[in-house]
Amino acid sequence: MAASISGVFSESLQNAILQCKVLIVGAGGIGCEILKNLVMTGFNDIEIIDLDTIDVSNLNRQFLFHKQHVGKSKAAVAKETALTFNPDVKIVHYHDSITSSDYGLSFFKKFTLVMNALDNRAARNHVNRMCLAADVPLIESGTAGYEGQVELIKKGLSQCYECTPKAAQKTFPGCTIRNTPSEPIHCIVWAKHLFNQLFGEDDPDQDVSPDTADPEAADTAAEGALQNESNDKGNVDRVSTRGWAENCDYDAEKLFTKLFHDDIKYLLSMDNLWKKRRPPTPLDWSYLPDGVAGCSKDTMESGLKDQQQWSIAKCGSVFKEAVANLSKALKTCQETSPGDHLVWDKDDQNAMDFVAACANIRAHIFGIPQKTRFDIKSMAGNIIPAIATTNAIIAGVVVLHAFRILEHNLKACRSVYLRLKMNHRNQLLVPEKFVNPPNPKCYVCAPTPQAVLAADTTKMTIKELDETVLKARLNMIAPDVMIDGKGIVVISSEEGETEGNNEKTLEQVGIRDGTVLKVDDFHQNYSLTVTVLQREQPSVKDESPDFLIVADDEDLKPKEDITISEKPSTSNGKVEKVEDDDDIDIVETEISPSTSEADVPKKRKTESPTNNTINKKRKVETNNQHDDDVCIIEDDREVEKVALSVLPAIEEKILTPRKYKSLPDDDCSIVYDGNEDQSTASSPKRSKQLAK
Ligand SMILES: Nc1ncnc2c1ncn2[C@@H]1O[C@H](COP(=O)(O)OP(=O)(O)OP(=O)(O)O)[C@@H](O)[C@H]1O
Ligand SMILES: [Zn+2]
Repeated sequence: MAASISGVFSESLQNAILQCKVLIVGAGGIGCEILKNLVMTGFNDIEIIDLDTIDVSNLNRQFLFHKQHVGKSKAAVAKETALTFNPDVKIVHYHDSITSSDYGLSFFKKFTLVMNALDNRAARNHVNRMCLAADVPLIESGTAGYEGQVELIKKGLSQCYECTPKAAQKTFPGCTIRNTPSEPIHCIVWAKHLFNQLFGEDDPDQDVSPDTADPEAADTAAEGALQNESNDKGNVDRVSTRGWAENCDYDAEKLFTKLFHDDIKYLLSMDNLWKKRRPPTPLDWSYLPDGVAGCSKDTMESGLKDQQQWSIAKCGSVFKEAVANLSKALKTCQETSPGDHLVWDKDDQNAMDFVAACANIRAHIFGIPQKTRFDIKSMAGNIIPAIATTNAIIAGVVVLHAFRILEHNLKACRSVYLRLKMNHRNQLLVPEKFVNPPNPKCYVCAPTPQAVLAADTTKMTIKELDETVLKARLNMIAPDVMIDGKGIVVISSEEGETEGNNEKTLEQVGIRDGTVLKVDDFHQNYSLTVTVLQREQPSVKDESPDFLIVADDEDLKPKEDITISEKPSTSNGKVEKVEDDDDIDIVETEISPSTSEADVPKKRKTESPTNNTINKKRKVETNNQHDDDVCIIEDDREVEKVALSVLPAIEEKILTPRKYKSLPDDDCSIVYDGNEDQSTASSPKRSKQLAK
């Protein structure tokens, strides 16, 4: 096959293609296309890894897979089909997660280059860190609908995947979900929480009952009556929703009456909430309306079944049937393993019916437009359609980047964005002006990565530090934490060593204001110095985050107005600096490649790590953490925040004057130290330090 590219590629590129060894991470939409491209252009030493098996829904675009392959390993079948195009290629496949400790530094060092074709942030973060540690070029790619992007990640030369903060998960205040929904999505989130309360994993942060701690409801007339029943978290301490449902044997009418009548009446008694809002209308199970506001019977029943508008009466019958089926399924699964629960899945008919019916009933109660089951599925499942053509275009650009890398022309590997519409230069594929230099304050690829944690050391427990800060916020997999200067290990990634600390507060183990922590994740060959700052925990009624990750205490003070250019939305959490943009220019900073080489012995773990989910206290997540192919920053302020942290080199004189407003509090945010000298980018290698 390589012969067929003679005359197209230079001889040196042909040789480089023949000699290189490539890793493809992910054999989904983009991965299949990349594999086909590589095999067809003469690459003959390829490894591919994917943890998943083939699903029917993959077949429309993952063309290496066919009906008979459903249920089989994606990596194995991708290899098998690709070999039919060119049987001489050496392809090794792994049916496994790339985050497994089996794929350590020496595994990554084998490759000339790595290509990511993933669909989630956790895996991308991990491969990013591994490729930085192994100093192997990584081509990162992603698509979302008609949009896509490709970027090179090369240590010392370009930004890494974590150089810029990613768009925050869209969250809604708990009281909006529980008390005052105003959009369909609020009702959908509430319905998904209700599913978990009744059939799924019980999560106190997903309470669906009226929130009496809602600051807006304060001084309400009915307060006395309500507060007698409520605890300090605003949850009404009656029987739990699950317990109540079990007691009434999941009787649909009783459940409906509690959720859509009694609880609504309860909400109505919180007068303050309805002074400026339309009050909700409790529903009576025996008199459910059989029309939909603004819809004739014909419109309700036209179109595909999934796209029909349900009346509230129909929602009631769907609710009844779904509750019966789900409670039966729950009983069955608990018979085999007591304490087990159901997991919400958009593709499970009963689970989806339940959420669609409940969301629409609640929407009706609050005067919010109803949605079809189809729309609710797409919102609840956070579905962005995957488009085969987008994947194919992006995979093509990935392989073009690979050619540039093999030609040692890395500076030509500028990030490329595939756009929905042509720009004024008739470009659909828009390249950046140059390879984005690394952010010298990046907490991952800076020579000595540093961060400051502002938290209440008297309240935050070691377990929270481990799970919420280090794993969920800083994307570590198996961190070890040592108090610098004292040599005390407070968190060990080895089982059985520091579990006794879990429930202790930071203060109780000797972490106070000013304490410096040395954090190492040997699994990722990653070290970080974290300085702790005491910050009082916000009160329950305060919406601000429990902790912040910042660079220094200056960052905790309110920001002054800063002039910043107005920029369009971005991909992958970055400010887009594209060629067609004439009102902004970037001053390229020459950053010498770091000499750092992570050569510390790796501590091996026996089990694949799992991803931990952030335990948000007051906010409710709507986005699926896993869908993270292209991050579009929708909020202008978020763009400004990114711009502030990543564009230190923008010359002030060329910026369009604009006021910089103070940012809303995120649950946690990374702010880089504005005082840190950029020259640190070329300072000596970051030191790896054993935490014990
Ligand atoms: N940690 C991981 N290790 C290896 N492969 C992974 C890992 N995480 C995700 N993947 C794989 O990356 C691929 C991404 O492909 P794609 O975005 O097309 O998703 P998909 O799961 O095939 O499609 P959809 O999400 O639409 O059903 C998937 O095949 C997925 O299994
Ligand atoms: Zn970085």
